[in-house]
Amino acid sequence: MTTHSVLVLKVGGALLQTETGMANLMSAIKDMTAAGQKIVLVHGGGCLVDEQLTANGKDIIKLDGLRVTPADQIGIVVGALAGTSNKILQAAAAKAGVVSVGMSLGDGNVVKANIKDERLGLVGEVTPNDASYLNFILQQGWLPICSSIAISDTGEMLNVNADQAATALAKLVNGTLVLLSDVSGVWDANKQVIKSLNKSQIETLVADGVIEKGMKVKVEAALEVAQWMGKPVLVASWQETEQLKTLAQGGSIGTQIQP
Ligand SMILES: Nc1ncnc2c1ncn2[C@@H]1O[C@H](COP(=O)(O)OP(=O)(O)O)[C@@H](O)[C@H]1O
Ligand SMILES: CC(=O)N[C@@H](CCC(=O)OP(=O)(O)O)C(=O)O
Repeated sequence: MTTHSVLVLKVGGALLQTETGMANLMSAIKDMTAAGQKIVLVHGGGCLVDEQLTANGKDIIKLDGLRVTPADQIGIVVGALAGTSNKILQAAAAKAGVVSVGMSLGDGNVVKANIKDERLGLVGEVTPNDASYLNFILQQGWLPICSSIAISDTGEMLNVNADQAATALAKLVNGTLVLLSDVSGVWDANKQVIKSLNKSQIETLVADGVIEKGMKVKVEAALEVAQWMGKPVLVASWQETEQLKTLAQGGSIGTQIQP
């Protein structure tokens, strides 16, 4: 039995460095799909980008959890995300017997993309646009695997934070968003997972520096979708894939970000 129309799962880059993690995730996806659950997989790959930038002698600069992406880095970023990361996941899907379509935010007009902030260089912010392409893939029973590379109307390739990419796609298909990271949820100051968080609690934890860096971006993306949809968004771990099936049946895992 499934209770969510479309599940939008976002996985962080650390997953791509564990064969077992990917195999478990794809096996869970296969079972959920067989039970009628439609799934959109959105991925990051920040660690692969770091590796490629370093190998090419480039600096790694982040501002508030977002990568500053100058023109001389965008080619490397696109290669690592829309290329290597996307194909690593498609390979894991194939191995598990899941038919996938590798895509990016630049495909089928799914989103509108613009430069987010001049200080960040070629970093995009995206808004949902046209669901036809995604819906077509889902209707075939295929798994869309989407990287966070977008293309602007003026033809620039843009690097989008993958949590924000997942946010736009979740809004687009009116889906249930789950942000899967390498931690089992949002921690308090003692590194204990917090079961539920609302806007004012998040603001306090961010102000106190308890939620920072990539988790700050993630929690803020989750809150935006929770408020937009009027329902909670989950931040959980891909290391506990068994729990994913609980989720498809309406259960809760990790931290619930409340609208
Ligand atoms: N309060 C917090 N709770 C959990 N993780 C946190 C917190 N504050 C910062 N982090 C860091 O955020 C990381 C998750 O964000 P990020 O690395 O961007 O994940 P991903 O690559 O999976 O999107 C954790 O591994 C942790 O180091
Ligand atoms: C603008 C920006 O920060 N883009 C991210 C995109 C990848 C990402 O978000 O990867 P994770 O989910 O693995 O962190 C980056 O370049 O690292």
